Amino acid sequence: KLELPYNKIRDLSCVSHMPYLIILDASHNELSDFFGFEPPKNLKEVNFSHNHLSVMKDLSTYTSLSKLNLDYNSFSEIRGLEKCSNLIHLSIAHNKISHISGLDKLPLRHLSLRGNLIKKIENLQTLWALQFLDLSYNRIQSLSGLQNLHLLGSINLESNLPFLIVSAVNKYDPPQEVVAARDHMTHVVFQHMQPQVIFDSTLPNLETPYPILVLTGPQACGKREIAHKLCQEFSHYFAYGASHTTRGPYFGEEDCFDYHFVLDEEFQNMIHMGNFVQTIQYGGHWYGLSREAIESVAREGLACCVHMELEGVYSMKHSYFEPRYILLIPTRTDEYISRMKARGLYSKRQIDTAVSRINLYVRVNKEQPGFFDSVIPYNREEAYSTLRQLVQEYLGLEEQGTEVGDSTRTIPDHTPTGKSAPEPYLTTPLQVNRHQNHTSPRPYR
Ligand SMILES: Nc1ncnc2c1ncn2[C@@H]1O[C@H](COP(=O)(O)OP(=O)(O)OP(=O)(O)O)[C@@H](O)[C@H]1O
Repeated sequence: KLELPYNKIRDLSCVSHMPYLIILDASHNELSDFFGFEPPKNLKEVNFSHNHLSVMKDLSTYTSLSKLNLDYNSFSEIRGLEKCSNLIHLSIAHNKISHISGLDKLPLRHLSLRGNLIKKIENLQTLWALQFLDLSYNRIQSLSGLQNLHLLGSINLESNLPFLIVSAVNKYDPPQEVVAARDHMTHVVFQHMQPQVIFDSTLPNLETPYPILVLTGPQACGKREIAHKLCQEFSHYFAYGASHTTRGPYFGEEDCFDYHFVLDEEFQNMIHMGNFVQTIQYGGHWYGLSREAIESVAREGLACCVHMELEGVYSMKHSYFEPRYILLIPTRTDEYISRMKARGLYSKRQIDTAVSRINLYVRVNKEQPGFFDSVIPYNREEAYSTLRQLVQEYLGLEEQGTEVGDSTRTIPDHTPTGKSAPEPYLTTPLQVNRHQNHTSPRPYR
């Protein structure tokens, strides 16, 4: 080992007489000749930082070299390293490098190009072993070029251009709108790869989209219970659209009634078969509303009632469905927490997450008026009756004096077996009402 830092050395030819040298520290000197000596056979580590070096030369005879520090010199190009088949640590920070090149297929694990003039991430795809990459203090504007670096665990992009910060956020911590747009795009693409059919929910008139009621709000705020209750009471108008999920059933939950409980593999297959309208990941599990869940309700001539988290709403809003969105929002956090605790299903972390999401819903409602068609403060006694009232008004039941839940009430039979009418929905009160009101404000508001 030879340590010569902080001198005024300009000539290192003496190293030619040290064939067994393994480590050389010649940092903070006045060297301008790059490796100006005969190569010691086993030279592994070299530190030439803080010198006056400007041109890299062929290092093919330095095959043992594993660590090379060239920080604070004047290099403008990386070259001569092609044969350094043991080089795992390379630092060329604070030089004048404008292009990343000359690193093909090196076994580098650590690469620092901090403080150079680099504008583009390029030629890194063959660095299969790369784990740490420092590209801070450059002029990079895009994140493309980082593909295929499967082992990369740490990347520093500090102090590049502001655009990069935006795209980094979009890539690694994307806003909900971006996630939803991506989700929607995925399902549209996979769906288009399937044979195209006319769906039962496709109505002949563009003015009358298929009616869907979406109950949204934070987990366990009561929306599922309310959705079931509504479908039971208004069974002539609504049926429950069960989502698919990869989480296991809780005690008392029924497959196909509460959810379609599936394994992760099946869920992924369904995505690739274009089966979903929207999907989200929540609490480490996948949830998705399948096209078939909607169609099976549509075939009955009924409107579909579903529940979902905010991310699902964002995604649904990209689809061509035009649901009514009702937000159920807990008003008393203490009660909400107690209810979650009483269920005995959730960890403290899950409860904290759910509670923290209340504000998310409140904020969206405040910042985007009209995002939800209606907001119902959730309180166990009153929430259902408020929703019931809204639905009745919407269906025009009060005006018509129709008895809700009266199973003897005559409605057109649109089931596949009941052949009475070729155009489902158009004559159900739900549809008539929407049809009549399509130019006026939505009745839920
Ligand atoms: N297809 C979907 N898209 C988006 N969110 C969904 C979907 N299906 C279910 N969710 C939502 O995912 C969250 C977690 O659902 P899960 O059924 O596991 O929770 P839960 O503890 O039973 O609470 P909840 O009573 O609200 O259903 C709930 O807020 C639920 O509404």
